[in-house]
Amino acid sequence: MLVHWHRADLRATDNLGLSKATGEDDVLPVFVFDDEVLAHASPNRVAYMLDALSSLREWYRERDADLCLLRGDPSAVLPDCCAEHDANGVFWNRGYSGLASERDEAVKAALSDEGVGYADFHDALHHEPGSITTNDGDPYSVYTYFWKKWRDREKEPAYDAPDADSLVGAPGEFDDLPTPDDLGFEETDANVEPAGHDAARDRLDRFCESAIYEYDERRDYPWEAKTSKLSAHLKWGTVGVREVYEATEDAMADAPDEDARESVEEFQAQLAWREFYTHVLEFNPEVVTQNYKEYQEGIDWREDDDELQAWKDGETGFPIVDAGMRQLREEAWMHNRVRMVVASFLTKDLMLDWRHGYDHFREHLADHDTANDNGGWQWAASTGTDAQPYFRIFNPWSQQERYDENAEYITEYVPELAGVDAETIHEWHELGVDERGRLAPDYPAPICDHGERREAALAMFKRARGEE
Ligand SMILES: Cc1cc2nc3c(=O)[nH]c(=O)nc-3n(C[C@H](O)[C@H](O)[C@H](O)COP(=O)(O)OP(=O)(O)OC[C@H]3O[C@@H](n4cnc5c(N)ncnc54)[C@H](O)[C@@H]3O)c2cc1C
Repeated sequence: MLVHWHRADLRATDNLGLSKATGEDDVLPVFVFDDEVLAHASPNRVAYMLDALSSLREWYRERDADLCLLRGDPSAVLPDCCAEHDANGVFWNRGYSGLASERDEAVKAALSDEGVGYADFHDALHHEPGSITTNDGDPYSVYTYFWKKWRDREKEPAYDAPDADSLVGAPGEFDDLPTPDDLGFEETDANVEPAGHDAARDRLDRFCESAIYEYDERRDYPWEAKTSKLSAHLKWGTVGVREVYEATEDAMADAPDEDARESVEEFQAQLAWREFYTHVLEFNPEVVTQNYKEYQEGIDWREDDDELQAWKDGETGFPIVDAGMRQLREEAWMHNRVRMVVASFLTKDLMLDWRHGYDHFREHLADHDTANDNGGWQWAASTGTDAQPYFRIFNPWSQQERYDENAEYITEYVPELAGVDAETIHEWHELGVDERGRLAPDYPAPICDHGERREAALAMFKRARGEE
């Protein structure tokens, strides 16, 4: 018998490691609550993970098997599990963070010591880090070139879910799933999206029916919600990348015209961003805490706890920023356009270090992924690969007018402004104190002046570049 060790691949369909294992022998699926990994988690992500585990376990139980749930250091509990169930090998899919690699090495050594075999597979991306390089064999630091090679490279087809008769089961330490409290976490207050493969497949199918054909044109408008919302599914592996890509290729084949085909390709290009940032992290693990792009004199970020707190609480008086930050707290997710706006606001208007923003996102996003989150933050802060140039600073007022013209997104998350017309919301910074107080007494005045801060941010970056 073999063990398949589920990690960030909480699904049975299109799972390479699981398919390889069931192709060789009977398989006991296992998940390990690893305290060292949990130390980096948050209530929202634990809630999402438990929901995904519940769905996966149900899938196995419907097939007279079971997901064996264990707790502890995988390099200790996996060899014990193999001894108990007479398994002679452990299969898993690779992770690409530093923590995952260190843990995998320890597990391999422990299994070898006990004479248990192992095999790990490349499953989470279409193209493994290091497989797409410049013609000189170096990793890409510019996305466009990476994307062209990624797009043209052949993709593997999706793997079917294994047959029930190749699966066995044991409940392990948990007949019932542990609660967040059992794992040392509070219950989340956020309305976290349903996890699990059925939920992912449902989202994917609905997205590929029509929204994918308008993706290129509509994906930037947060009030429309025209993006796929697959990010947490891709992060936790409740859907496989091959399965997603195949659905987009089917949509491509059914596309009514050239515009629709271009739109499908634009969506595929976002899937490639995810892989690009994973490649960047793999070859530059230091970016988790350091700027990718060095500035000669270093960036002299401001320190301001009150402004940082106002940003976290969605109380800055900049409606689009506050709407985004409140969406994050309420739903453990935020629309991409608004992520860019709030990240630019933190780093260029408040001039606070991107690491404060990254930490806050890591705490709240159900889809938090080290590579993507870091890539997004360093892009906004003008410190990353292929980043926003330092002199291109989003104006939050024109961003909200352009992408939320009727203030529908803003008023959904900032109810204090519900009775105020959109035009006035877009001029909030130009109104007098009395008028703001009359229109929305509980909503704050802007905490800073965008024009002044823009000049100050440009000066901060010029000093960092040694130009002033
Ligand atoms: C400051 C900042 C932080 C971010 N943090 C994360 C994060 O922790 N986890 C995360 O998955 N994405 C992150 N992103 C990227 C992007 O905002 C989300 O992937 C997207 O909003 C998720 O919604 P969706 O699934 O509807 O996206 P869609 O537009 O439907 O895109 C499909 C998929 O492509 C991938 N993708 C899309 N855009 C990007 C991108 N810019 N970079 C990398 N992958 C992308 C995601 O897996 C996404 O699910 C961040 C962006 C910024 C600006």
